[in-house]
Amino acid sequence: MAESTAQQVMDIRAALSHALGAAANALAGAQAAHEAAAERRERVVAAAIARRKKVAETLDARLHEIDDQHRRDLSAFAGAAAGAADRAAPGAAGDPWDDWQPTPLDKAAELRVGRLLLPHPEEVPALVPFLDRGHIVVRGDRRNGDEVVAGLLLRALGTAAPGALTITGYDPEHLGGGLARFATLAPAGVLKFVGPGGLAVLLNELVDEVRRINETVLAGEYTSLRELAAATHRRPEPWRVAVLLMGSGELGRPEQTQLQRLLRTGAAAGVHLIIQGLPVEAGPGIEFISAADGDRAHISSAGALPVRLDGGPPQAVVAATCRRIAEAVAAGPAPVALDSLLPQQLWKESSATGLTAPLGDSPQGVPVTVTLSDYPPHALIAGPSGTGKTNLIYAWMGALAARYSPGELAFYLLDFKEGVSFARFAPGRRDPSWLPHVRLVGVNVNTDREFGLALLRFLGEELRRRADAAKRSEVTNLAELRAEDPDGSWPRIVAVVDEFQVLLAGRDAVATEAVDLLEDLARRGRSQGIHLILASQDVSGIEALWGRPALVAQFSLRIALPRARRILAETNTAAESLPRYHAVVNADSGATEANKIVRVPAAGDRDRWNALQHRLWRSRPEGQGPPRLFDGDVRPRLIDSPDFRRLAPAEGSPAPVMLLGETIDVQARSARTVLRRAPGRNLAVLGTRTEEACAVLATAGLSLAAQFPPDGARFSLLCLDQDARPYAADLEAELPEPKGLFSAENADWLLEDAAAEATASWPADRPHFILIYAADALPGGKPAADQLRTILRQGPERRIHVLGWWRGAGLLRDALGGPASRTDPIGAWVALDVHGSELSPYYPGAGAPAWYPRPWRALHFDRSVHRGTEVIIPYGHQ
Ligand SMILES: Nc1ncnc2c1ncn2[C@@H]1O[C@H](COP(=O)(O)OP(=O)(O)OP(=O)(O)O)[C@@H](O)[C@H]1O
Repeated sequence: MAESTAQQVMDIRAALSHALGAAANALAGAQAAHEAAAERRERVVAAAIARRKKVAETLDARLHEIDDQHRRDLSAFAGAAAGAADRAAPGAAGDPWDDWQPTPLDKAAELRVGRLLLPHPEEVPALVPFLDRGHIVVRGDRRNGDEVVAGLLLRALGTAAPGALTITGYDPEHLGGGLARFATLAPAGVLKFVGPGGLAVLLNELVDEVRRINETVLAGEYTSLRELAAATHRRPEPWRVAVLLMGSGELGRPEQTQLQRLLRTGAAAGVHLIIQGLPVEAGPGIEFISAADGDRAHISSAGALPVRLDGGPPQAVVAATCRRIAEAVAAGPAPVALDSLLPQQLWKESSATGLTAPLGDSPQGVPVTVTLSDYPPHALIAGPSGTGKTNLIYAWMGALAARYSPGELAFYLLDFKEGVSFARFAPGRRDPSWLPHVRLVGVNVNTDREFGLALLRFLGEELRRRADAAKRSEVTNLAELRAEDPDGSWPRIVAVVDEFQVLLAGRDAVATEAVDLLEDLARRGRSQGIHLILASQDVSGIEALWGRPALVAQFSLRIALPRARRILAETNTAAESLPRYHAVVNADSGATEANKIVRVPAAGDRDRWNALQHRLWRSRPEGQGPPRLFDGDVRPRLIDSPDFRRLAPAEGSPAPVMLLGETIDVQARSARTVLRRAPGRNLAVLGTRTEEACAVLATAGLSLAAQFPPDGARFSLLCLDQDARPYAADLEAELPEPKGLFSAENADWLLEDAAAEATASWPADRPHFILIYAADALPGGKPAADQLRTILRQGPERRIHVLGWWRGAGLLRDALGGPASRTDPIGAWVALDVHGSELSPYYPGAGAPAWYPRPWRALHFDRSVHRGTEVIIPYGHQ
């Protein structure tokens, strides 16, 4: 048992030890597993941490990337928006106030009111469309709103040319106070205020304007002024901005209706509203600005983006701009160029039925043409001095001359004003060109009214020539005559007489004859293509005209410049309110319904005119010579006289022709007296003016000498006046032999010889011309006087002619034998400063010639050929 017990104990011990060993093994295994698990866990945790870090880093990097992209996009977007805004609102439309000035633009721009508040530093302006686009409604508090309105108005004014935008203000609450800073514009008519009760009238007026513009300006051709301006590059109507600053209250129903019409249709016609304080429903073309301080303002076109509004414009900038605009408007529009009147191609028109040319543009931008034809045949132009009458004539002439060739149109021009305005059409010292259509230019003729008469007589003769030709061809007017005689030269004639009242002034013979001639020309010229254009500063004072209603009625084309009186019908006051450089053209004798307003281009500018004249001159037909220029201020020269140049020694012994001076005539012509072998063929020059008397004698002597071969005539000069001596000596030097210069000392030789010759019985072998200077100072008492009388009476039949200068009409009478003596030894005379009444003894028939002496003019009469006297101009320096 013991053994077994021990055995048992041993067994148990062995079992226990075995179990212990197994347990220890199990523990060790478990511990190892634990450690492995812990290690694994650590690895997993580390990996997780590393991964999270990586993810966070990746996220960060991506976020950065997105941020950067976002920033870049935003910057590009803001930059583009700012660039677009600059383009949409250039210059005065968008510049900040501290650097602002007016910059008129070619087309309407959007206007800056502030800046958009973007989460980006780039500044993007907040713009609102206005001119040519729509209307603006300003909401919010009045103070901020006023600044917005002022800013908008100044920008709109600054982007338009002066006068191209007008403002009407309605501000019943503050009686215009809201617009007071623009008040300087009011006197120039750029700003108008409407009183508290005037809203309905204002809205009606604006609606009427829109209707008128639609009907007459857009006229179905364009849908808006913007479109018209883009197509034609002209803007015939201003923008009309109405600012309605309402305090409170509602509009009445009719006003509401008109307002809605304007909101719908105004912008196309350039009528735009800025409304403050009036509820307006949203609609197309209406921009709403919610005015508020800081970042709380909005504009409807920017959606929910907040806007920071600019402050109002500085008062100094407003004042300076308004002053500039007012001055520019008061000074009138910039001139239109003459080129606008010229056709594409020169000289393409036929004048067979009339002459049509534009004079300028109407306020609607349409060319206004005028026609001279059978009806209306003649034109009257009136305008006070400086209103552009001469300029209008130039413009008209330029437009005509470019359309009709010199074969179709001829001008005769006469200017009674002091000055040389028409001289530019003739060759001058600096410019050798001339206007090829011009056949005659008369300048400085204000004291030579006879020149006006001469022109009218000339035209009268041309009228007769045309009427005769028409009769021969059995036709009645120019168009038919031209058809019958296609190779003939039948240009339409346009005679322009500026300041024509000078010709008709007074009640003298010149005026009477001029009116008679005018009446005939006006009545019959219409069908023969002779047209008269008479211009005057003031036609109302021309008695001669208004006393002849039949004459005036022929001038059915009337052109009135600003403030012209009486030229239109009595109730037609259109000329009173004309702006500068505009004219009323009326082809129906001034009846109001026929008024057409025209803005006349500047044609006075010499350079512009010359460009046209040179073009026409270079194209002139071969052989088309320069016009005759008559300048009353210039002394003609004998060597320029065609009559003098034609003189030459003749075969046989025809009666010599004595030239005396230039006649006042359409053609350059010399006054002449023929020294036939007949009683009375002597010349007396009468008056005290030494230089002029000597000039007449010199002309007589030189012209006579030109007709004889050497030794063909004898010239004796007897000078009895100290002052005349140099003139006599000069003439003597130029005369051919045989000749002699005598003085008081040897006068008796000459007189004795000549008296003997005059009474001799043998035939005279050659003429003897005795020129006596101051014949009234003849020495030698009665015997000498008798000898002179003998020569005067009997000389001419024996070819001895006295050309004597007496210093008074009475002194000549004494030389002839006293008051009772006959005056017929003096068959021709030239009177200088001698009054008409003193000339009656030498003037056959009743009465005395009408003669009021004037410097360097003389009156010529030759009883053998003249019915009346003629005014002549002594030739100046030979
Ligand atoms: N349409 C125009 N555009 C620009 N300037 C003009 C125009 N018409 C006239 N002028 C200018 O006005 C001034 C006066 O014009 P113009 O000489 O034609 O007037 P007028 O009525 O003939 O005056 P006057 O009888 O005193 O000569 C000139 O300097 C001329 O250049």
